[in-house]
Amino acid sequence: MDRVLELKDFNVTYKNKTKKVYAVKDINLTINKGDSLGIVGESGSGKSTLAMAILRLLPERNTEITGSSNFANKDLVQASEKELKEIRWKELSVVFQKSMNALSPVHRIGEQIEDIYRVHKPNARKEEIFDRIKALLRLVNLSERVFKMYPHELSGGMLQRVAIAISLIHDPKLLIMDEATTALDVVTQGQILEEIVKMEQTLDVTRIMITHDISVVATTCNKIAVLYAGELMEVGYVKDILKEPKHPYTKGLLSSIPSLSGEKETLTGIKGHLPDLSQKYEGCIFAPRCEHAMEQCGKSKPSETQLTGENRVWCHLYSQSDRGEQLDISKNLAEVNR
Ligand SMILES: Nc1ncnc2c1ncn2[C@@H]1O[C@H](COP(=O)(O)OP(=O)(O)OP(=O)(O)O)[C@@H](O)[C@H]1O
Repeated sequence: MDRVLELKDFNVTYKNKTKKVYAVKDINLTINKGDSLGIVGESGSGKSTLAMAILRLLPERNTEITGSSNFANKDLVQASEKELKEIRWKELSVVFQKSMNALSPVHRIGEQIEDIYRVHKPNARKEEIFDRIKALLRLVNLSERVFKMYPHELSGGMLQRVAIAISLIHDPKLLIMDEATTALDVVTQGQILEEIVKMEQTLDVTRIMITHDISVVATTCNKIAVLYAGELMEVGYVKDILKEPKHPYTKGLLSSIPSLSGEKETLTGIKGHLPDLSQKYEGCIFAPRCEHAMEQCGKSKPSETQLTGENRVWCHLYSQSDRGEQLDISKNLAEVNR
């Protein structure tokens, strides 16, 4: 399987005057060609930090990134600014929630897209650029007329489509969407998501989708990574994890959203708050909020447990004790599935 991105022991720490914030910790994650990976977790769990750190868009002055992030035969953590410039847009591109605001209000949409095209292809002919832009606008379901329009003449949904079209201009290998459709109304969001999925079938794009909305992951992703307080809790196929989540945190997240089938059920949610990320913790980071926490959960970090296929979970309920004691896993599982 072709690996597009491989994160190894990836950590991101914010360093302020008075303290450090350990926002992303020990992430080991592989994204294969053609994957669409949804990264979910409650607010403050480190989703955007992870995306920004992969893209190396965090200010170096007050952030520290360790580990490696291999993309296109390069470790992005070590890459120079020049190397990063060559990769951004062309091989690795991003759409943020507010990407549409980056468009200049005084230039026509077409001129702006043309300028971005020329960053990597300075000698491109006018017709080549026009053909490319037309194809991209079609892809995100916008009329060619948009080419001649100014940003203020378009709705928010149309502008965000332009931002998505721009992100695809050089056929990137990897597209990161950070809450890219969150601010749009439900109908527009649904349309854009549908177009993205269709577009991926046409182009060879691998996608990371950062969202707090699990229904977006359910409809547009094949894999899911559940992040809590900067740490991975569970990773695997959407079809398995949404049907049968393993980690108590994933179960809690899923029970916080209404059922799509419309059946009545009590929304339980997860009691408590995210921990203070300026502290380091010995045990499982989720233990203080976990209904199933056992003695060792407060003492040691769970190591990765490989479940079926590519599904993995970080939870003592599924692992053997780090001290070598064999836990009675079947008892634990019966308890967590109760
Ligand atoms: N510049 C910064 N300095 C210090 N701490 C920061 C900084 N930016 C973010 N954080 C902290 O890092 C943690 C992760 O934040 P991040 O924005 O990545 O979470 P998120 O999951 O994307 O949240 P949301 O869904 O609300 O966007 C939070 O505890 C946040 O307070």
